[in-house]
Amino acid sequence: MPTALTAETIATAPKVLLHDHLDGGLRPATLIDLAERIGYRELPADTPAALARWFSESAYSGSLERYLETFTHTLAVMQTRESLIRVTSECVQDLAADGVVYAEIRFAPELHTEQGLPLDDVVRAVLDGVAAGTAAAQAAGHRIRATILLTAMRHAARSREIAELCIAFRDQGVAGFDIAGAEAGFPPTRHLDAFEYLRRENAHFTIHAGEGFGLPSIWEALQWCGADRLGHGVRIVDDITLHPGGRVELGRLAAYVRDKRIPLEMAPTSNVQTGAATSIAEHPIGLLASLKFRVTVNTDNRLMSGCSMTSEMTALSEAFGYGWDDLQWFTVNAMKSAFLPFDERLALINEVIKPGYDRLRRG
Ligand SMILES: O=c1[nH]cnc2c1ncn2[C@@H]1O[C@H](CO)[C@@H](O)[C@H]1O
Ligand SMILES: [Zn+2]
Repeated sequence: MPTALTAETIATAPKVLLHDHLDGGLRPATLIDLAERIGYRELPADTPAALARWFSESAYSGSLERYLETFTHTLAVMQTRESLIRVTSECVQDLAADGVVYAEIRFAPELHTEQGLPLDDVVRAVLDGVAAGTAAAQAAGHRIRATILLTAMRHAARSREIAELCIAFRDQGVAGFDIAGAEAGFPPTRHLDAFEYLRRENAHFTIHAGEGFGLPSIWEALQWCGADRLGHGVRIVDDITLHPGGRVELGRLAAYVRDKRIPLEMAPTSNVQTGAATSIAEHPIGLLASLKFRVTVNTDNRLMSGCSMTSEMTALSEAFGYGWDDLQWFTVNAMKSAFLPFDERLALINEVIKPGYDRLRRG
């Protein structure tokens, strides 16, 4: 008999996380501790439980812009080398304890320079935090591989500089590039120079698109900028027509996304909070998975969404009746889409992911 799917058993399944923001995943207790140390007095609550509640309630805003306002508090305490190392190390340990075997953790270096830390020192601190967290996880009996993605903010004008930082650190654990922030009014083509540079350097990048804005943003990200993956991409459903009688018709962009196996980094709870989806049960992930788009499951911001990979997968299995085969499919989709060399992806699929789900299917 296969093992029953519960939050406890899903926690033991190997999981892959491609889209997790470092400044969206702090432990509430760490946020309080770091704020006390630096004398930051603006935190909206002073106990970990109350603070966790404040974040998930405030992030439940129906608007990406308001959702993003909550990051002021986490960024305030992430301005020194020590705090960046601690937050990153705890992030890696928390993911490992949740059964994540491979993670790409993203952050925007330009948001961590308020106290004069140079951009490359920000990156070095986070890489040191990854190493410390991986070692601590290993000591606790969890094997995890983690890389980082550097994000440029789409309203700002530092994307070329951040892209160059990616290339400078590409052999030290930086796997790729991303742009994030408010989407409406800030099309990805504003950063074309950065994307063209990365393409010439044979580098990988993903673009937040189709979350706070619709199809034009997805189209630009793919056809002008050449994104390898889409952050969320939820609004691709606007290009899919469901006809009475069950026939499904893909528009040209949706067909392109499916035919080219463009990975969609979806984060169900975050998408509901920002209004990109109406509920988990009605989340486009159900339709897109049934149509065999290259869908992946992600956390986006564990603090703001009060979630983990386990809770997201548990919610999806409850909403859509997913079993181990489906959770393995999401996980293999993510591993295939990782910005990691092909041989390493294959090894994780064959040596870690498939045996893990086989064990759960056998019971
Ligand atoms: O879902 C999202 N959509 C767009 N931008 C985001 C999302 N989550 C976080 N950030 C933005 O990315 C920055 C670097 O991590 C965060 O500070 C936040 O402004
Ligand atoms: Zn995101």
